[in-house]
Amino acid sequence: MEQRIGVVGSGVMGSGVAQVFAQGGYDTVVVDVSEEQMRRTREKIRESLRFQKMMTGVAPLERAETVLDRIHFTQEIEALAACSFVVENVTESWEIKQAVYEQLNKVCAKDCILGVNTSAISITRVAALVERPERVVGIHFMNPVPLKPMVEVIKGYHTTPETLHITQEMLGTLGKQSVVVEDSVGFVTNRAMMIFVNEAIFMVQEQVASPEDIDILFKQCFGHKMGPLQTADLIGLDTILKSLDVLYEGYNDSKYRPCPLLKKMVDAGLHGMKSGQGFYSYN
Ligand SMILES: NC(=O)c1ccc[n+]([C@@H]2O[C@H](COP(=O)([O-])OP(=O)(O)OC[C@H]3O[C@@H](n4cnc5c(N)ncnc54)[C@H](O)[C@@H]3O)[C@@H](O)[C@H]2O)c1
Repeated sequence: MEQRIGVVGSGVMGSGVAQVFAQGGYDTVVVDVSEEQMRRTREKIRESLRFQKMMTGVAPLERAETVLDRIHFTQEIEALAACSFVVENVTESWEIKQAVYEQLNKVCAKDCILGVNTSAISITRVAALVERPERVVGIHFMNPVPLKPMVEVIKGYHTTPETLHITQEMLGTLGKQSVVVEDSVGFVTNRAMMIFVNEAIFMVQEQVASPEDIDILFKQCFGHKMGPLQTADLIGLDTILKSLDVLYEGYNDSKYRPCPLLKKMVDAGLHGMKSGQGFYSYN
């Protein structure tokens, strides 16, 4: 397969996105501002491939080194010039995404599809930053990317049927199914999910129940694989807070106001699994 894929941002999501593209046989260019983060991502992908059989029951078709050899890590965004498809996974902040799309607009080929991986930010607003808004589409991968078969694809105001078609075909080659939804802050999944995660954090703050007890109730009563506080730690508490801010601003609705305990934990550097400490410890 000759198509070259770009992955911008190599944090929680970018590492999974790079892995599935490389496993899909694509030559993959990963761009991040942090050299240290890219080093961690390389190791994370190696670990993820090592545990794939245990997690899914299916062994990887190729050795980890073969998959990793398809991924080129760089801090130079110009390396995306030869890519036909780019998935952006940078921090959930309008200012950061805005600066990245201004660069992508200059660097990427005119027919390159730009996939926005965001928890809540409007795809239409992002698309307005580039000259070809019809080539911009929301690709809301689920976490952890290698294990989740479903992707929420978001149609921005300008997104054409052709862009949607190419995107869904591309996801299909990665073994992912997708559902297309209209552009609306938080889309379908996070518009609802962020509310129950935030409400669970309020319950911890009010000492209604411990994180363990809240999570076990969700798992045993509703059949959820993970409780809301485990989910918050997996996503990253900083990303939850930023997403709630985007929803709060987007709908001007107090039901999205972030819990003070969440703000305090983020200020204290407790960002969940990625920092080693959130509602649970990961040492
Ligand atoms: N964490 C989740 O479960 C989840 C799920 C779906 C979607 N998302 C969305 O995906 C995006 C990424 O989230 P994440 O959890 O991976 O965040 P993260 O904080 O783990 O990673 C963000 C990465 O972006 C990099 N970055 C920042 N500025 C950059 C720039 N200018 N150029 C290149 N790289 C830059 C950072 O160095 C970091 O490695 C966010 O928009 C988030 O809302 C997250």
